[in-house]
Amino acid sequence: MRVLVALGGNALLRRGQRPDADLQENNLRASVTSLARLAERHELIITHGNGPQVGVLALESAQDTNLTRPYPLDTIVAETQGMIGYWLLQALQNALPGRQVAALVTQTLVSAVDPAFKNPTKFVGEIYSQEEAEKLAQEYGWTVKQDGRYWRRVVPSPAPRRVVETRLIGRLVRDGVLTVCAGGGGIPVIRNEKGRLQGVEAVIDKDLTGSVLAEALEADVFMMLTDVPRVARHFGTPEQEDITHTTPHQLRAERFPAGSMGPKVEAACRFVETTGDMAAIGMLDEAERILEGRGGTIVTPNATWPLASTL
Ligand SMILES: Nc1ncnc2c1ncn2[C@@H]1O[C@H](COP(=O)(O)OP(=O)(O)O)[C@@H](O)[C@H]1O
Ligand SMILES: NC(=O)OP(=O)(O)O
Repeated sequence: MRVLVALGGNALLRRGQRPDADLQENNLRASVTSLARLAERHELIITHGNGPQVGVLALESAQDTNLTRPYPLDTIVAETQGMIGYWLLQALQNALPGRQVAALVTQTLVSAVDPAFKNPTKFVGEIYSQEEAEKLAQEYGWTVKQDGRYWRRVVPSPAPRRVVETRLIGRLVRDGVLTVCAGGGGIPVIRNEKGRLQGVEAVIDKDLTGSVLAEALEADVFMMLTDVPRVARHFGTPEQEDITHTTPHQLRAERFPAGSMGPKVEAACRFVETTGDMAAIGMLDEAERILEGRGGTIVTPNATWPLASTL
């Protein structure tokens, strides 16, 4: 089977951890164990988040007095693809000796007139108190918003249309290369009036890009791995109820928070609605169980749809 996995931020940084390189590398080493087992039996494409890391590097650049102006966000997304791609590459190569692994820097096309450019919603970087966040916003021209109990920087997050390097990725996958790509949703680019690719300041949602890429690569399964075992109804309340198997129709009748489970549910629904194949959301270390339909929240076109593992 061909499986596209979108790796959640928790694989790199647990909540509250400082974004030190050695800590993230250690976390990843543990996280790739389950991915390596999947890669032994399936064609695997891996994408990953970059929200915390993109914010850290953007702040670093904003504070660099040698620069005339801070690095733009598209360049910083590229930096995170290199950094996280390198960590994943090495961890996967060590877990799968002899296997060809590639980590690609890739771009994702968005619309230059996407309304998201006027309404930043994507949380990046570290968490702050309201006072700290407002001070930083004034100093660096950021937009900041409340994220639960804390405050964070927000940046525009336009909808992904296509991963520019889709054909190349497909070729690598067909050649048996375990491919890491579209990290952080991909480097956001538009086609300008001359038809040329040009970077834009944004951070794309990695789950939405994962869905677009999984469809384009004709993946059998699109799996989003995070730090909760299942999507839940009435999340965080005494009435919380895990969803094991559902359909886009049922999911679209519920509401999920914009900054976290909302984009995952939307990405799952789009993939299933467009392809008629299976999407899933669940825990990183349960990847194999999820693929067998024994873990996570499985999303299929209807309730009696055969699970991917039985196809
Ligand atoms: N209805 C829900 N069911 C499960 N988790 C939810 C729900 N609503 C919000 N969440 C939160 O979504 C988080 C996963 O989203 P996010 O932090 O964006 O994931 P990642 O960074 O791993 O991609 C979970 O840790 C959980 O706290
Ligand atoms: N780009 C992106 O969606 O990153 P996170 O998943 O880390 O927020």
